[in-house]
Amino acid sequence: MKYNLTINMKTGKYPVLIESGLFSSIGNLLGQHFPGKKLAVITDEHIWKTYGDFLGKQLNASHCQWDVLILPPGESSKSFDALAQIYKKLLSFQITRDDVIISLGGGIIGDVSGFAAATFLRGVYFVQIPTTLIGQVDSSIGGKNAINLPEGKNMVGTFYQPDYVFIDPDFVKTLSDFHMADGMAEIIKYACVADAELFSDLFRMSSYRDTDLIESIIYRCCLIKKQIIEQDEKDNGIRMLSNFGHTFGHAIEYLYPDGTYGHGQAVAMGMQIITEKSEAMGLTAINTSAMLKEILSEYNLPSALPEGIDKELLIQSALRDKKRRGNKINLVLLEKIGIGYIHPIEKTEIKNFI
Ligand SMILES: O=C(O)C(=O)C[C@@H](O)[C@H](O)[C@H](O)COP(=O)(O)O
Ligand SMILES: [Zn+2]
Repeated sequence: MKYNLTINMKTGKYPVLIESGLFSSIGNLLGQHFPGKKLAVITDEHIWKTYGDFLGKQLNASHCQWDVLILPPGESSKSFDALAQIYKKLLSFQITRDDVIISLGGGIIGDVSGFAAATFLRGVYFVQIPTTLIGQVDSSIGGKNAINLPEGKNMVGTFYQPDYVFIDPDFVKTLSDFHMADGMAEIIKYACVADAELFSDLFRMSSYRDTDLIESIIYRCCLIKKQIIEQDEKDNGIRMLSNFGHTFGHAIEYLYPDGTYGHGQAVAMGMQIITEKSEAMGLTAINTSAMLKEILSEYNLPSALPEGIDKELLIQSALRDKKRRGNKINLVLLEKIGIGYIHPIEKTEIKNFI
């Protein structure tokens, strides 16, 4: 199946192409869309090891000049150091505003490359080729980019929309179960806040390794995200819904920097703990947290906080959430499965939600 979407932002529009096998003609696609431009590819060591030779041939076929920067895998690449390496590479390759940065990788590579594309020369063309499920269903669309600070996740970034998003679901065939679950958490998130039917379908799905099925799920998530971000690019209203589970999720990731929990695993815990509390407070329909817990366990995702976690540190870290405004923090809660809403609280009340 082939799905085409157009994301219509106030600042311009861009296509999202979803098609199994798309990557096998990426050279032609890039050559067609960016004739004569320089292509600066940013990727990580794992991706390059698997796809480097193939991509090199494709880029040669694009008849564009190209170069590549290969970063280490993992969160350490969402840093000032990695950014400095990227700028250095872009300078040595003499990238101008007419040229293109291509992100080939998961959310981490997408985030740091997007930040570089937004800031180098105050903005160059940007293409996302997400290779992970989490990148394909969520982070490659919408223009959020970021690097981490020692004090917290995603603390510095911009909103900078890509010019193209090329999604090839075949990439996910080779993902480990851990990375598959990582992406499933964001799919469950979209189902929880916006699509009860998707939530039921996830229950019925027998294998998320079924390529046709995963393709249509990727499309459905991209469609939900399109509808959200077109109304609220800068995350001041409805877009906050796509941050369900992230207030505590980011905090958990921050407290376990060794990568014990991937982003999705941390978001899964974040969704569950906040829903249990909101249900107990009468802010969420009865039985919602049980349904959520069941689906998380179905996809091998954790739902309880890590044993022995320091709750005081967790709260401090959660208060750095970007949904905080002054002394208020906007929590994302579920009215019921399929309907999320924003619930502002005083920052002192956050302890009641863990
Ligand atoms: O695109 C969005 O909006 C999201 O919130 C998607 C999130 O799943 C994603 O993890 C995002 O990068 C988190 O953003 P942040 O604003 O909490 O840093
Ligand atoms: Zn996320």
